[in-house]
Amino acid sequence: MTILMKAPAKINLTLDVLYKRTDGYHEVEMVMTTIDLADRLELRPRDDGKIVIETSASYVPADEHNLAYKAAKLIQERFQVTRGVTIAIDKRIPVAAGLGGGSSDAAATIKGLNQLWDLGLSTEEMAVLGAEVGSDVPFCIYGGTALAKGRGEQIIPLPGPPPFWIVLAKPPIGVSTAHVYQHLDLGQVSERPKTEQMIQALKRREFSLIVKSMGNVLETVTLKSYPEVQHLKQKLAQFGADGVLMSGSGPTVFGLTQKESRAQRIYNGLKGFCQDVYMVRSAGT
Ligand SMILES: C[C@](O)(CO)[C@H](O)COP(=O)(O)OP(=O)(O)OC[C@H]1O[C@@H](n2ccc(N)nc2=O)[C@H](O)[C@@H]1O
Ligand SMILES: Nc1ncnc2c1ncn2[C@@H]1O[C@H](COP(=O)(O)OP(=O)(O)OP(=O)(O)O)[C@@H](O)[C@H]1O
Repeated sequence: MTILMKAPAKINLTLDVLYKRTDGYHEVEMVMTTIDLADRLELRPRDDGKIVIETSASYVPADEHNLAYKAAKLIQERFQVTRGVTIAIDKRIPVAAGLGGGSSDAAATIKGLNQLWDLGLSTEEMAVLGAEVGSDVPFCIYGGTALAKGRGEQIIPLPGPPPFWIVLAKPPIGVSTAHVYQHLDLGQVSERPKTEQMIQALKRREFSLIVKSMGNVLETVTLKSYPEVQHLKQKLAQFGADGVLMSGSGPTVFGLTQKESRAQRIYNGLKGFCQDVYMVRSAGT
């Protein structure tokens, strides 16, 4: 039996950091939603007990550093599974971009192996396992739209937003999440995202209020280190995006609009300034 899984990217509609914890992580409050840009995973059973990663992208590790490998290894050990698996990853989500690509591959691996190895795990149990691989993995297990708290692993599902288009632009740099959190100075943060207002906006399915509630405190670090990220934000706004924000720790920025024709105009405009531009639909319902 071969299992095919879709591993979608996420964007942060809000990302607030409350304080730095004694364990080195930051206590966060963030609203994330799934978008229609996804890696494809094929999970093929092996009799030799090995975990083998095959990937189309040369810049993604094909060894034990791959988050999909880590997820499979964790499950093998935790449930004393003697069977192996080949995980073929067709990489479509930009890497080290703030879109949770590696986390989503790990989540898809956990869900796929739950089927392949007949583990009978619930969504909650898979999310708890996922948190051992990375803070964003539990959200990717649930998918949809959710509020994430703690270090990101506590998931409270939310109603999905009304449909909209997203234009993503990724400058040609990779940003380390650890580096961004390390350099965050909460004293420098003057504007916080309106998390509670975002939750209300989602409950009321009010696009204009969603746009007004967006915010990401990690922009204070990434925009300072990489002026090109700020430049792309300005371009997205200039070409007509209603809401513009950096996702996660960056460097990908995105613009939202409900009109397909406007999304196309923003996409075409951005293409002149940036090689990596995507136009996708929201998928967080
Ligand atoms: C930026 C976001 O992607 C937003 O969704 C997440 O907060 C980061 O999630 P992630 O990449 O899954 O993060 P992890 O792999 O768990 O952690 C990477 C590094 O980021 C820092 N980190 C991460 C999450 C968090 N709440 N506080 C942190 O300080 C830690 O230094 C950690 O060593
Ligand atoms: N399956 C994978 N796909 C992509 N990157 C992976 C994977 N496994 C491990 N990595 C490594 O993880 C690092 C971060 O990649 P990823 O694309 O997950 O970042 P990200 O989108 O910024 O994540 P997040 O938004 O969760 O911080 C990369 O440098 C890459 O080498």
